[in-house]
Amino acid sequence: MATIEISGVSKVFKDAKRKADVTALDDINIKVEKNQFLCLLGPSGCGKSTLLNMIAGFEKPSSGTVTVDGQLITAPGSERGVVFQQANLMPWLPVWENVGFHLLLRGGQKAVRRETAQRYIDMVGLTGFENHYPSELSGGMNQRVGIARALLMNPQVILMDEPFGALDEQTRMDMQNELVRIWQEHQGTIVFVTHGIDEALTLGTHVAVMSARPGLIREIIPLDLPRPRDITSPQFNEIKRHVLDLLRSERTKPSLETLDHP
Ligand SMILES: Nc1ncnc2c1ncn2[C@@H]1O[C@H](COP(=O)(O)OP(=O)(O)OP(=O)(O)O)[C@@H](O)[C@H]1O
Repeated sequence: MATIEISGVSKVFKDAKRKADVTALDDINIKVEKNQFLCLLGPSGCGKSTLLNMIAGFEKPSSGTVTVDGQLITAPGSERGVVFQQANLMPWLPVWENVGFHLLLRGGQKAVRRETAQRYIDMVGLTGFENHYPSELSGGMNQRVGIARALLMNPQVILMDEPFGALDEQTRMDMQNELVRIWQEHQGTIVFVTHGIDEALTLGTHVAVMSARPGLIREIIPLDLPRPRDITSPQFNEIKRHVLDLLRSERTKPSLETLDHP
């Protein structure tokens, strides 16, 4: 059974102010198997976040279904960890309390929370920063805290919405390597939203290339490239060219507005 199964999912937002409906996603079908790393790649507004939010249970499909391990998703759940572009940390709590926050919500004792949090702090390479506060860390370090917090729940699925989008190029590359290392060591199923082609091809076992208005899956490409990925290799560039072609043909497609009003 696929870990995540998205079947015939469409999403229409009612825009009451403009008295118009926005079809954000149209008939999306994706199966993500256990331990796969799927990148959702597409231009701004193609519905990547909407799709991720439906797997997370923050949004409901207008039609179709999303299941995780056969269970219909209707609400958020602890078996799905979510990492956003901003780490959304609690500034008044030190790193270890932020990482172990879910344990606090469950009534976990301080010593247990501290010890468990430390394991995940070490895992994301923040050993020594346990007692720092978010304002004392860089953006990349805060993002590591967010990742550690999501991993601590030991979720079956990790959902990441442009988690490295706000980082500088060098930090982003470091974080990509770190994420691949954690995923390789600990396994797990990841769905990762990005609009960076290199990022998608560096990270994923698969990339789903999306198009906009309405959001469709153009193609799901398996990435059979050795790791660590070499972004200058001929194989990498061959796939990149294909992805660019898919995205370009989307851009040059005449829009409905153009057809209606030549
Ligand atoms: N709550 C909402 N109400 C109305 N329209 C919405 C809502 N959320 C998203 N949309 C619309 O749905 C479409 C898809 O949005 P979404 O944020 O999923 O795209 P995206 O691919 O993640 O974009 P980006 O890369 O810019 O974050 C857009 O046209 C957006 O305006």
